[in-house]
Amino acid sequence: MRILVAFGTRPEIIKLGPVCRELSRKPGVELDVFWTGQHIELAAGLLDLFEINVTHNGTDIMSEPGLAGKYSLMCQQIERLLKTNKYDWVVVQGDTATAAAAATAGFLNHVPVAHVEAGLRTDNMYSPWPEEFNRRMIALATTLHFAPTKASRDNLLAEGIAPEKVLNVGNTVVDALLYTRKTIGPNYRPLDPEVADLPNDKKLILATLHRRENIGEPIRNVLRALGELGRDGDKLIVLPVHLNPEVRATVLEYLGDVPNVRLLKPLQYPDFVHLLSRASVVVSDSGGVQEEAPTFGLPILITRDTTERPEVIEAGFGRLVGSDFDAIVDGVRKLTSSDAVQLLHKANPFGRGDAAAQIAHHLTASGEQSLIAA
Ligand SMILES: CC(=O)N[C@@H]1[C@@H](OP(=O)(O)OP(=O)(O)OC[C@H]2O[C@@H](n3ccc(=O)[nH]c3=O)[C@H](O)[C@@H]2O)O[C@H](CO)[C@@H](O)[C@@H]1O
Repeated sequence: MRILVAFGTRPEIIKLGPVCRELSRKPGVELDVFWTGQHIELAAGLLDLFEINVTHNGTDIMSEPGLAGKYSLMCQQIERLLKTNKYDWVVVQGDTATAAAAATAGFLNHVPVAHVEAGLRTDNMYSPWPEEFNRRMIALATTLHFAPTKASRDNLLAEGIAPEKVLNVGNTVVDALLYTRKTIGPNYRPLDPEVADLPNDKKLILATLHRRENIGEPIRNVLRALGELGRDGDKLIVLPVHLNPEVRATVLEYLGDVPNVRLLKPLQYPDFVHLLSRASVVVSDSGGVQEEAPTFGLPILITRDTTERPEVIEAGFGRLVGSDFDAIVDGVRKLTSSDAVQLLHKANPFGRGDAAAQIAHHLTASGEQSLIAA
């Protein structure tokens, strides 16, 4: 059996890393991996961490200016692979251009598509744009939908997809996190010296901010709130700053000179996992981080007005705070009011960490082949 996995961005590599590991250990599976080369700086170390062997690199994709041009280059390059080799599955994750292009190429070449983290919806085609469009388009091209939660499975069933094609397996981000925590071990020495040198006598508030819709006034309000918390004295605000130049400039303007705030370069994933395991509270607009916080029992203030991951709120880990200064400042102060870190002992809505094993099992189980004809 031959399987092609396609990815582009850092979060895709993190979420497909465990799937690649499981597939490459299955006897009789030949695994090919196509990478667009996106997020090269952010992907550093991830391929090694998950022992992913990229067999096919995309060419000239990132230098193509338009989004439609990028889609078309990716479609062409993936189609070439599909015509050269006989694949049993094309595996994609999430809602990126890479995932949409690979799913389209698979569908048009009659190669069944498996979609990891299927069924997330905001029901607003323009928010997030173009991800909501990509999610829906990928669903149309997909044979086997790996939903991370019951709610995402329900979204797909409501769109008329046959129940036997939608499997709720949990989110592979949990597998990635648990695997990485185990790999780095309790005595981990961070790769980034600035992380290694962080003082450990304060309550650590880990923040990330990068979403397009927050750029401008919303991000300024969030940064003002983080600055206010930095002045409390008992907290250490740690913010790995995204590479987006607009985000960087605004962060430096508001937090460049605030006590107890450490601005770091984007962290390699093991360093980020290390900080998550030390944190008291997370403040973030990231999708992946919303799923990671519950895995470590951490409360998270979500600096967005909406989330396509409502489970994090329903399970009692997360709260939407938008860019509301008071909600962020009061929220963090309340969550850090006691001396010890207050971890939440609730069930993780994103699964147990066996999603990748389940996905590999279903992709290689002969029974699933009957779905392809259906
Ligand atoms: C619209 C939407 O919902 N879009 C999502 C968004 O994904 P996201 O919001 O999860 O993206 P990020 O926040 O960039 O990544 C998070 C991961 O990165 C790790 N991390 C973080 C900081 C750091 O310094 N070092 C790290 O290693 C961290 O542990 C975590 O696992 O974009 C993707 C396509 O780009 C989409 O597919 C995805 O739906």
